[in-house]
Amino acid sequence: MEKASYFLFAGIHFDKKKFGSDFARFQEKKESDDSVGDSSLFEDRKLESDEEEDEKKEKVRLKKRKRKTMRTENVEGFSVFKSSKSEEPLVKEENEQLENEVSLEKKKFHQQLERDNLFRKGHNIHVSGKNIPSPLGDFSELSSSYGCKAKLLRNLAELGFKEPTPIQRQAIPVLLSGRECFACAPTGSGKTLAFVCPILMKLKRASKDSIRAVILCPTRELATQTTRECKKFAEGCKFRIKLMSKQLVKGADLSKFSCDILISTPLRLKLAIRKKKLDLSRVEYLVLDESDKLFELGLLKQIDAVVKACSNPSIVRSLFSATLPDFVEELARTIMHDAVRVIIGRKNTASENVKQKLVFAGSEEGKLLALRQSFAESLNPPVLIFVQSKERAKELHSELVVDNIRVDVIHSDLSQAQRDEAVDNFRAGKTWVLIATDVIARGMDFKAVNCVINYDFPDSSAAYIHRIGRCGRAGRSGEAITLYTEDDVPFLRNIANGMKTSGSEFPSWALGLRKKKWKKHRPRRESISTTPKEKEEKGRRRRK
Ligand SMILES: Nc1ncnc2c1ncn2[C@@H]1O[C@H](COP(=O)(O)OP(=O)(O)OP(=O)(O)O)[C@@H](O)[C@H]1O
Repeated sequence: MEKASYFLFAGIHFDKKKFGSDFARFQEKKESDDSVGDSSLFEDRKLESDEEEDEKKEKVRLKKRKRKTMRTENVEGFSVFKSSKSEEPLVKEENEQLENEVSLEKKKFHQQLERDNLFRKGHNIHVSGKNIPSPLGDFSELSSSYGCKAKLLRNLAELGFKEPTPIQRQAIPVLLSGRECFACAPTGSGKTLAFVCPILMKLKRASKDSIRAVILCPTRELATQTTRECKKFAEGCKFRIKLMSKQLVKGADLSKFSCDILISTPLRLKLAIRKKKLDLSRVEYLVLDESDKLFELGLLKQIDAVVKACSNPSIVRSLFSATLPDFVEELARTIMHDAVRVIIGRKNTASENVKQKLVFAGSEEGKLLALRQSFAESLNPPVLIFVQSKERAKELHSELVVDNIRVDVIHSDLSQAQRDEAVDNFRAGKTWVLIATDVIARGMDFKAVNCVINYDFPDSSAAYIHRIGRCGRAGRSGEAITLYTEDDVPFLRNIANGMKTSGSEFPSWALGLRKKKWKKHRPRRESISTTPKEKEEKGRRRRK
């Protein structure tokens, strides 16, 4: 953790003298930030309203004092002739009127707070932070309260978005108010629109001056998907929305490159900054999608480079994910100012739309048998199967391809074009079963996936939540089956716990297992291949 925050601040030198006023402001923020994490919304609001109340009382006091002074000043020399009796009731009346106004305002404020809290409760929205904007009742408020262009609203309607999802209800007004935000909401609950919509609204119109917004995604597939979604939301608005592609990075000097929204993986963007002088100093919005993945050790240096390059002091940063571990929250607090925390439902739990099942398969042979049997009984495509490595993905693919199933495979050994083709075919329904490594476990939106099979047990509880979240999206229902062997038993407890909290039937005995710290669980497994030759070859290579 220490190390992580160090990375994110490396190279930043703060001239306290030069930026004295900013520094003072930051210190104030820091003090108030401390209260943010612990206090509930109610307490925060109460504090605010108390402060406001004090302020109002002070105003009344000042007015009274001013009036008194004025009276004494004016009266000099004349006071003896003036009747203080006629003045007093008038002043008293004025004071009472003023106090009434203040208490009415206070009452209205508290009523609005109560309404917001009730509304949030009804939508399972939990917030913390100061002065949090009211959640959206419906999309039309984007235009009545925030001046959203009719075209954007029409695009949402055309996409069939009738009502905002809970994360959209709260995160959109937070970002529209210029506040930084870290948000955790279940898989498939519309986080993409929650961060794209405020950007499109705040940027107002297309510009050719600079790069104005950056969205970082952990994989190429997700970056491509997000670019496509952004373009759909912005249809007809002339915004220049670009994906940082390989060709772009290979190109010449990028110092003059500009667009309204740039979507990229961290590595590509870091290369573009370092080698091609891409200028991010005027970026106004930075989104870290799947933020917990981006903050993993392998990507942290790249994220650090991007965060540093986005040096605009008024930048608004936001973090989104379906899983938000404590270390990411801590890290977020060190880089964000006055951020609002938005959690939908319970943090780090799987989508309630997915019916989860755990199946003991005994051995690797048992797994293949169970899979074949279930496909023979009923195959309800599209089905996604996750395995733990690209080798195992290839092995399982060569087993199923002979079973007369329309099956394809995606892993990091394939070229980008092959990977894109695999995703497109699966989306188009040409492929019924897609075997995958975790390369598409996060963020990918395959709308109609009915079933996710964890052929190999996931390597962490976050991986489990994201994998099974490829089904049960946008309110649809889905099913997730996780096969396990003896090797996986020590890790069952976490999953059973998750099943319990998200309302699925779970093996209660698994809750009694000893707590096990879940570091990347990728046991060495027997080969999937049933072809003796391949199996032997594999065994020989392993022994070497
Ligand atoms: N307000 C809405 N009404 C109906 N459908 C919506 C709405 N918002 C988003 N969707 C749809 O819901 C699906 C899931 O959205 P999205 O991919 O943004 O989810 P997500 O929360 O980012 O999921 P993940 O955590 O897996 O990345 C998409 O198909 C999207 O088009």
